[in-house]
Amino acid sequence: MKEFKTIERRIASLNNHLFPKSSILSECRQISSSPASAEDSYRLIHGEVSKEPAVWRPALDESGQEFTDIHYEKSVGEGIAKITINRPERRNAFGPHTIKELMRAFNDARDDSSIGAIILTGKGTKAFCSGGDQALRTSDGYTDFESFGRLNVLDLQVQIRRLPKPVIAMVAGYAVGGGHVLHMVCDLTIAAENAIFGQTGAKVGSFDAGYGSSIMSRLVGPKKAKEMWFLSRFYNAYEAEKMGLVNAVVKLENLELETVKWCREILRNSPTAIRVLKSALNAVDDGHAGLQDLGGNATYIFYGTEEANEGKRAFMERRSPDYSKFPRRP
Ligand SMILES: CC(C)(COP(=O)(O)OP(=O)(O)OC[C@H]1O[C@@H](n2cnc3c(N)ncnc32)[C@H](O)[C@@H]1OP(=O)(O)O)[C@@H](O)C(=O)NCCC(=O)NCCSC(=O)CCC(=O)c1ccccc1C(=O)O
Repeated sequence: MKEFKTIERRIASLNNHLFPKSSILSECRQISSSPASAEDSYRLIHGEVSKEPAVWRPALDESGQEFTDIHYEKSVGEGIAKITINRPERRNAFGPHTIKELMRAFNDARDDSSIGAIILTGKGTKAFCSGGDQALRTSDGYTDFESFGRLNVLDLQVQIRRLPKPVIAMVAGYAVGGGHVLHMVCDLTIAAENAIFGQTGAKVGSFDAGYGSSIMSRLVGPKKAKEMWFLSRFYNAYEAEKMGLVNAVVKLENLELETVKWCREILRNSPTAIRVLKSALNAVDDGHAGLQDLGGNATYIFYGTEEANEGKRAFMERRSPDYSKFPRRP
């Protein structure tokens, strides 16, 4: 039976090679964004991930209360969290309170070991996020419920960057200003065809000289990054894709389905491999902090070994550790 399956697979593969099903493949790309053949052995064994919509249930804050500036949801029966900026009347601009809520939700998603992928998005189809709420801007940052200003979006950027799970920006409409920076710090971006990207800082008297500059320069190259910041132009989804700002562009009506599908593909892969890869892919750019994160992952994995455990046990048993049985590998 197994041999028959192998022969069948080989014939299918040969057939594919001789008569490429270009139209089927391009259709497949539309739905799955997967550039590889739909009939490789991995797919034959594991099949496609479900294309059914996710079922969401509301998730509350740590004291059981609902958030106000955001919606926080988790998918039923699978490990996806969805965090939605809920200020559509302001094109999902954020204030300090919005950022505080986002950070609490991201913290929860990080700590929940059933969650393996996190979607960040904006309510409605007009905007992912339009950056800092200019009505709340003061001489020392952004002020809403406190008497002093904050630039706490910078803490959120660091949190997303260091979070050991993939964060996927799901962008419909405008991702501009600080909202554009937010999608850039996410690990992946899936854009709807109506998405519009750009920096507005030079127009409104603001700039992000941190991740907003350095990550952008990495993504699109220094010339294009300077163009984006100096001219404050807007770019459509396909231009953004061409520039390397986004991973895929899909029809607006398929945006969530496609994003969930990417999450599902991630979720069936090794969480530790993904955790270390995220850290590794950021390490060089993040300097000492990147190295510390990657190093922390090595320690985290090492703690699970017999060798590390021997050190701890010896200490607890007040004896010298015996490392002689552990190989000094080439
Ligand atoms: C996003 C637009 C292009 C959308 O245009 P349009 O569809 O025509 O809608 P509007 O009629 O303009 O807007 C509808 C409604 O929303 C209000 N609104 C939109 N954006 C904001 C905003 N950012 N702040 C406050 N309010 C906003 C708008 O006033 C309307 O309200 P009404 O009451 O109905 O009139 C367009 O709206 C637009 O260009 N928006 C502004 C984009 C922008 O310049 N954003 C700020 C950039 S600066 C920034 O984000 C700093 C962030 C930050 O904290 C930071 C600090 C330090 C370092 C780094 C950062 C960082 O960048 O992260």
